Amino acid sequence: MDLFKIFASAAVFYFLYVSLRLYRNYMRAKTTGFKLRIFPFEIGTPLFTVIAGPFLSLALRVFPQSFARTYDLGVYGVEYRDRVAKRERETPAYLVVTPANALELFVEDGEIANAILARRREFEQDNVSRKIMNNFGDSLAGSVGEGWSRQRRLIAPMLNERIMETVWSESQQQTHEMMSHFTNLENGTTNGTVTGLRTIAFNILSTIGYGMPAKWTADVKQARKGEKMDFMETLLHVVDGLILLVVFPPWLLRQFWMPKSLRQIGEAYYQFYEHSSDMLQKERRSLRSSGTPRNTFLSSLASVNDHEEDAYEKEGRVNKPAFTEEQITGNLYTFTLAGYDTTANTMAYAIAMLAAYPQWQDWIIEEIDQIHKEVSNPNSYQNVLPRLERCLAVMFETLRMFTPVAHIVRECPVEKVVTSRGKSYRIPANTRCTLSLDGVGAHRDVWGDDVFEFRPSRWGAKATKLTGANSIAQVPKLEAAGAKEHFLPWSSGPRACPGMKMAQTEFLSVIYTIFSEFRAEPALEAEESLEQGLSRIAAIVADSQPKLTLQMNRPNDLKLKWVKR
Ligand code: HEM
Repeated sequence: MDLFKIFASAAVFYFLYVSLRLYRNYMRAKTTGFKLRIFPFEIGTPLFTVIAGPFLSLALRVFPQSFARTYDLGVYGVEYRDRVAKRERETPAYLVVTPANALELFVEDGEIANAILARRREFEQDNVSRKIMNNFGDSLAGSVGEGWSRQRRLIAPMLNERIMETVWSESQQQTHEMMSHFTNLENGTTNGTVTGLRTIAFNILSTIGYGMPAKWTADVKQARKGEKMDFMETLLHVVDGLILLVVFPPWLLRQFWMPKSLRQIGEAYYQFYEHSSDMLQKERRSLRSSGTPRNTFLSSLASVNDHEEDAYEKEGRVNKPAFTEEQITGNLYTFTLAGYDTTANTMAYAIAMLAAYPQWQDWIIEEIDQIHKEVSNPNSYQNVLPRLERCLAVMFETLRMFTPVAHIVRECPVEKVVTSRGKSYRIPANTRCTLSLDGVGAHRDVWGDDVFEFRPSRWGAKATKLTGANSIAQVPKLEAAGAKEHFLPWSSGPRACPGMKMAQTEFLSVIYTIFSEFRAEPALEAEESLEQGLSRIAAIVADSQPKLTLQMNRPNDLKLKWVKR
């Protein structure tokens, strides 16, 4: 048989194989009630993104629209591309039939997303996310089942009201240091605002997590470059190199012939273990001698006992420590991973949008000035934070438009039924459900015709109160009815983000501190008008892309002039 015949037979065989699988999956999907899309390749995988990603813009031009849209859907980061294209959201969800074993359900509808998120046991976190989160050991963010319930019960209280005063005051301190650096630069002009905010977010985690406060520096990475990596430096490298560490074994990354940046990540991986083990031993020694835990995440993890390990209690023995060393390391890592980019980028997007649309600076400055007039101690967490209603509305509007975690994935191993707008839908067994946290915030019928515009006042300011310890801040009243369930940047249900209040406190402290004294303006280029400068900033913000979280592609082009008010 010549080569051509071999190839032709292989192609026919493959075609038949794919057709049969598509047919079988189509039969599974056709009575579900969802809109269907058929696609001849498995989508949404890292492999698809790597192979199909570079041809995306070509595919969007040459393929028929519905095929091109499904292709687009399979390449990582579709949410933000959709937003830039201002595309209509599809309700409630659509099911993609491919030759793969699992069906792919893409949910952009709040009602279905909430229904899935509420049923944690039936829709568990997917395997890939678990692998990423458990890179350094079993952790809250990467566990499922009873293991998750136990970790959640013990860990969520560690991020409650007890730490908020420190988050508030440390964020204020860091912001003062950052602003004094910016305003000492020529004309108060800097392209380092995004990096500066990253330093703040990292340093807050350093204080709250490990009790290691650090001075603000223009670039958190530069400042920590020493001969030998310290703990926080290893942490920075492993958090930034997260995907590489999942794809390549760390021993490979640290080989001498690897590029320096990869070597550093590989090296940091091993040193992170050593440092975290050392720190834990120290913490345990200090706990034994003082008897009282410090107000840090590490100390809480090291000292917490599991009172439900009843065998210990009944036998009158000392309570069993709740976490193994591996679990403590795993949780220290995910605590930083989950709280760093998310909060830093939310602050960066908010400030960029305030600079691009200065009318919203006027709006929050009015609120801030009022607080300064009325509150006797304008630095007090207790007195100031609950009054920052407009500033919180800015945060919510930023999260609605620049949702850091664009989607999360849940697996449905056994057939389930969900409802939306009074209609039932069947989710077949073995379906991967991709819940677009970004998409639910972008429905015209919920948010109105200006859904793609930055308008913080849509969050009716009066209702924006933080309530109770770590409870979901009441979602501010919306002009559009029923919008509460269409705002899920922190997810919802039992697995909703336990760091939400910490992120809000940090964000509000930073914004309040900055705009109490300064305004942000575009640093104009030669012959550029103010209008052009404002549009340039808006364009820099629009040039964004989800990496692990949503990020600006050109953060250093965001040149701002900080002006004393
Ligand atoms: C604006 C900032 C933040 C956003 C938008 C955000 C968003 C999210 C989202 C979407 C999830 C996934 C929930 C799910 O799978 O259903 C999550 C989980 C988590 N977040 Fe956040 N987060 C933020 C800040 C923080 C902070 C500051 C911390 C703590 C330092 C934190 C700690 C966690 C943890 C530990 C989990 C895992 C919870 C679990 O699996 O039970 N987050 N976050």
